[in-house]
Amino acid sequence: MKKTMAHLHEKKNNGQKIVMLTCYDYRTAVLQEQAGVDVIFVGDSVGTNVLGYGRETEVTLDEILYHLKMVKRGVHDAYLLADMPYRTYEEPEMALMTANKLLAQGADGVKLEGMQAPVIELLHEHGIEVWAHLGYNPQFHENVAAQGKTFEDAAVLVEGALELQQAGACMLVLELIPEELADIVTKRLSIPTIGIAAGRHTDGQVLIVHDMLGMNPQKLRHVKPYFNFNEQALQAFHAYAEEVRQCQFPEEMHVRHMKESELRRVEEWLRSVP
Ligand SMILES: Nc1nc(=O)c2c([nH]1)NC[C@@H]1CN(c3ccc(C(=O)N[C@@H](CCC(=O)O)C(=O)O)cc3)CN21
Ligand SMILES: CC(C)C(=O)C(=O)O
Ligand SMILES: [Mg+2]
Repeated sequence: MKKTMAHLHEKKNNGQKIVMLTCYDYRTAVLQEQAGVDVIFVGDSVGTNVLGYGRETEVTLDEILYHLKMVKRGVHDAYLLADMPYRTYEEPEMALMTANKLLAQGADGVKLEGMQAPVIELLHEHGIEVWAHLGYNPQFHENVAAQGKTFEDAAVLVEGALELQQAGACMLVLELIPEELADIVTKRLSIPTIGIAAGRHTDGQVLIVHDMLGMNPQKLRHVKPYFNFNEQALQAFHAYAEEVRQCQFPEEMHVRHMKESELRRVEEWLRSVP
């Protein structure tokens, strides 16, 4: 059954955690769908994790649309969320164009960073499901510095979250804030919160798929590696290289043969080829 926004809100109200992961390609989407992930998310983190960029701000709308299209082919029941890239929602009308392009490629909702109440209002008026994102905002913050550590930071964040909910945001992602603050915001809001590096008490969790599979050599405090992809893949590449060089791959089981009679004809014919 398709996981709608109503379904995600129900989860908050029933105290059931919401499971979200980033996803940037078809095959990964198929597996996440099979595992019952609630929200499959094409984030602008595709830039640093797949495209080899230094920052999220380099990602274009065309790049998000390209990855969204491949992910969409693997998604059936999960809620499909897409990030609005840097500088694609600077004005409400511009944001509406961006959001409509993402929805046209199969997104169920769109996410944007920071205090963008007027943008959220306009998209909400057009019936678009808009996710807000507060705390550390990679599109606007140059350096990672945990947000919301002081009373002043915390008050700004709580008031901001309430304002974005009021503007019509249907979900809120909280990134890199103290657990206590994420707990307060989660209890204050009627919309569900999804945390990344925001502790245990948000209504759901999101991780970057590369991090949780062990594809990112960078060790981050909030990440639990559920798989050692890099270790396993490196071993496999080494084994393949060695076996090709030693003529141990391919083996008999990997090859196909010609019929003996056809081969004879080829050999016969070759004699007449200069
Ligand atoms: N691979 C990857 N993983 C992520 O979690 C992630 C991205 N990319 N790109 C977009 C944002 C940026 N995020 C980040 C980026 C850096 C830290 C980080 O440096 N954390 C420090 C602690 C910082 C602090 O508490 O002051 C760490 O040691 O883990 C955390 C989340 C989360 N998102
Ligand atoms: C960190 C998450 C929430 C994100 O915005 C992304 O992966 O792009
Ligand atoms: Mg993002």
